[in-house]
Amino acid sequence: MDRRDSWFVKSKHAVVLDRGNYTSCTVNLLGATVTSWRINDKEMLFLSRESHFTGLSHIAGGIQFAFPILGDWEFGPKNGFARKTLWKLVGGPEKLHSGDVCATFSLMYNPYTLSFWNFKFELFYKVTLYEKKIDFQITVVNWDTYPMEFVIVQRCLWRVNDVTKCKIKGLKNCKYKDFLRNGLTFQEEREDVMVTEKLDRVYSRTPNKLVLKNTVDGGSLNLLRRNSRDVLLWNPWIGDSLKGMDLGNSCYLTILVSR
Ligand SMILES: O=P(O)(O)OC[C@H]1O[C@H](O)[C@H](O)[C@@H](O)[C@@H]1O
Repeated sequence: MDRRDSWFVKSKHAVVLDRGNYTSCTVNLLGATVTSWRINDKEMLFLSRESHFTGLSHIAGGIQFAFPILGDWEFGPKNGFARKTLWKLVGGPEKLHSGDVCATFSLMYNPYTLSFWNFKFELFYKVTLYEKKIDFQITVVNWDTYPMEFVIVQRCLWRVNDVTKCKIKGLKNCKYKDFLRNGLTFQEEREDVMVTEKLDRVYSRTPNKLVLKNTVDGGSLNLLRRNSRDVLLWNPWIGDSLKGMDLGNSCYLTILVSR
């Protein structure tokens, strides 16, 4: 465990799900950000060295939410307020008979969120840690009597050794909106999508299973989704990442759960 990780684990807002055998997951109440997921002591997530828990900004890296908006927002913070707000632990961490561990977090509307977005919402986030997998269940409740329009994105910043060796399988023939090309729509022709430049695009109607090859230990990650068809693929690339996210060699694969 390096210095950064231990700092996040010690934070008074950190909730640790420990499955034993050096398999654990740490969720920081700031944004319910998953700052670490370790399988047999191997870290799977990318966390920026620039990331400090000051309570003033979001945690850069890990698994975080963009809610109720993705990207720039004229009424509030970029990518929304959910990652900048303290969530509550409402269940667990609890060890199940199987040895797996789960915990549930929630974020309810409050004066801060209402100052940007006039909706009475509640988010529930159940995290279950298994021996070699992690499961996330996201529920959005609308306590208002009128419809609520929002986007919720679970942004998963995976740690990889060399992003140029990563391959993402499962996107062939999917249409994507490319934010770096005036938001125009294109069709993916490749069997394996590689990350060789700055990327910021949303693929739509993707299959329920994608495979990310060549992650941190050279292995693969199966990314399985339910009720979510869109995927954001984002990588700031070397120039920009040095400014903010400190590493070019990271892959940012984000799951967009659309309303
Ligand atoms: O650096 P952040 O505030 O985390 O935002 C990083 C990125 O978030 C999303 O993925 C957007 O699609 C990008 O346009 C944006 O650059």
